[in-house]
Amino acid sequence: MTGDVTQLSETRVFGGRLLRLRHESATLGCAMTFALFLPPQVDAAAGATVPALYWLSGLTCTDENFCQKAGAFRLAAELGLAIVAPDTSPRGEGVPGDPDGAWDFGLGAGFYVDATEQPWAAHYRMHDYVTRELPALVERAFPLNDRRSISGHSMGGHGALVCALRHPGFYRSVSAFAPIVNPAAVPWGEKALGRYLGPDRARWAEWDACALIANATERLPILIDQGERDSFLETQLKPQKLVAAAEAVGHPLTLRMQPGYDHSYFFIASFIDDHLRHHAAALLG
Ligand SMILES: N[C@@H](CCC(=O)N[C@@H](CSC=O)C(=O)NCC(=O)O)C(=O)O
Repeated sequence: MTGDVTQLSETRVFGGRLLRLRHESATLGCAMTFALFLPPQVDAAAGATVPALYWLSGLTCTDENFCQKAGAFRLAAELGLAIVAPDTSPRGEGVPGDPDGAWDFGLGAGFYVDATEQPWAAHYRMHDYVTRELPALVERAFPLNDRRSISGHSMGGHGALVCALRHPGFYRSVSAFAPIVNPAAVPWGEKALGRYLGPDRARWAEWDACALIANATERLPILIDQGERDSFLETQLKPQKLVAAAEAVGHPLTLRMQPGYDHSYFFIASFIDDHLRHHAAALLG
């Protein structure tokens, strides 16, 4: 127990420690589990603190998918980066899910927005959770400093882009794997935003990277990797739309199309080191 956080497990990995933690989230109105990787540097010297990369996972994930499949901890340990990996939605008794039990909405599919419509608004406030409550909690209870970066995959890639674009100065760097860049105009996003935010599409733009980038007050460079054999590429992801929106306003963006790669964590594991180095350059430089 650390303050208001309960430790579920601790696992040594590459000289660091992977903690699984649980707390009562006031923002989400339910108990939330998240993962925190602490690199060996925090135990090497009294009072040492490290910066953190926030990782936002995609549809159907929990805090565990990234930890078990991304292969990020060897280099994070070497670089001295903490990693914070939250769940992808509120959960538990009283938290409504998709009425039809679908996997692309509701439980495991919070889309990192703050819902305004009932019955979702009481719990589905994942944006507020990952940008305010969770950083405040981990920076208070663990040896993390206030240097933060953010990345994510698919729905979580959308979340990472939106968090960075909506909070200038809060993150030192941003990246994404196969992000949903224009949720207001693709089926996954239309379903989620229509339910969480209601039918007024003008309000969806506040949660859409292609729209937000036009008026961004901070031109934080964006790194995106995208598999060319991703089965969701043409229907849900469409990264070229963000490239066009970025070019229109001179926002620095690097899109790397990766031949042969799909949407899976094998793809993420193949390029996670590049993203860790991208973030380390901003966090440790
Ligand atoms: N269950 C679905 C596939 C769902 C899926 O592909 N989820 C991805 C994220 S997709 C966008 O947000 C994911 O990360 N899955 C977890 C994993 O460990 O791979 C189906 O049956 O098609």
